[in-house]
Amino acid sequence: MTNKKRKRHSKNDASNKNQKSPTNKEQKITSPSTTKRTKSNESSSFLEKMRARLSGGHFRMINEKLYTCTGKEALHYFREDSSLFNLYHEGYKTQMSNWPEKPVNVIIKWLKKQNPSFVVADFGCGEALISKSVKNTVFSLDLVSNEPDVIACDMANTPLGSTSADVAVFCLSLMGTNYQTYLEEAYRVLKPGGWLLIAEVKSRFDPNNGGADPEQFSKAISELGFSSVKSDLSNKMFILFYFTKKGKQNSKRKEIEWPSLKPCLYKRR
Ligand SMILES: C[S@@+](CC[C@H](N)C(=O)[O-])C[C@H]1O[C@@H](n2cnc3c(N)ncnc32)[C@H](O)[C@@H]1O
Repeated sequence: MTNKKRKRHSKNDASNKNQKSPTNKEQKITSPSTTKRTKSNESSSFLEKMRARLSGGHFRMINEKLYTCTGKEALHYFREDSSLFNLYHEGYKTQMSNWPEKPVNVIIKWLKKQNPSFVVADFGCGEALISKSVKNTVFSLDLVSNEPDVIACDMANTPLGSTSADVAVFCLSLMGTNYQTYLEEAYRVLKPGGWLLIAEVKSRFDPNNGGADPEQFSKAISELGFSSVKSDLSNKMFILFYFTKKGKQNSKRKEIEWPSLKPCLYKRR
C-alpha cells in the first residue's frame, strides 16, 4: 500500500475502534498544527515560570529592604518608585497563599465580635483588607496609597489625632528597624483602655533561632503603657498579641529595652 492510500485508509476507518492508535512519530508527521501548539504551550509556560521567578526575586529584595531599613527610609524608597509597592504585594499574596490561616482574617473575626462603633487604626494596612471587611470606621495607613481611603505615611508619624482610636492593629507590619516608634505612635493614637493587636511571624519570636523572646517583647510593650491581655500561640505561622492601653502612663518611665526583631526573609524556592 502506498503512503497516500494508507492515509486515506486510516481516515476512512477513523471510527473503527479496533484501529491501532497512531504512533508518536505518525502524529508528528500528520498534525503540524498540534506540534506548533505544543511548542507554543511549552514556551509560554517557560515564560510564565521566568516571570514568576523574576517577580519572586523582586519580592524577596523589596521584602529584605523593608525589614532592614527604618520606616523613613522605606517611605523614600517607595516614593521614588511606587510600582515597587505593587510588586511587593503581588509576592506577599503568593507567600500568604501557602499559609493555612491568614492573621488578618483572625483579626477581622475578632473585630466583628467587638463594638461596631470602635474606631480602628490599621498600621501597615497593605491592601486595606480590614477596612473592606468590617463596618467600623477604619483608618488605613501604609507607605503607599493605592486606594482612596488609605493614608500614605510612615506609621511612626501618622496624621491621626491623639486618643482618637479604640483599636490599633499591626498585622505583620512591624518591619522597620525602628519598630518601637510605631508602637509609641499607636500609644499616642489610642484612647485609654483601647486595644493593641500585633500579629507577627512566629519565627521572629523563636529565641532558639535568633528570634526575640516573646516575654521580653510583651514586657517592653507593658513598660510603654499597656497591659498584656493574652498571647495566642496556637497558630503554626504567626503569633498574636493582645494588649490594652493603661489609663495612665508611668511618669517615671525608664528606658525601655526593646528586643530586636529579626527580619523575616524568604528563601528562593
Ligand atoms: C506584610 S504587609 C501586611 C499587610 C496587611 N497588614 C496584611 O496583613 O495583609 C506589611 C505592610 O506594612 C507596611 N509598612 C511597613 N513599614 C511601614 C511604615 N513604616 N509605615 C507604614 N507602613 C509600613 C508595608 O508597606 C506593607 O504594606
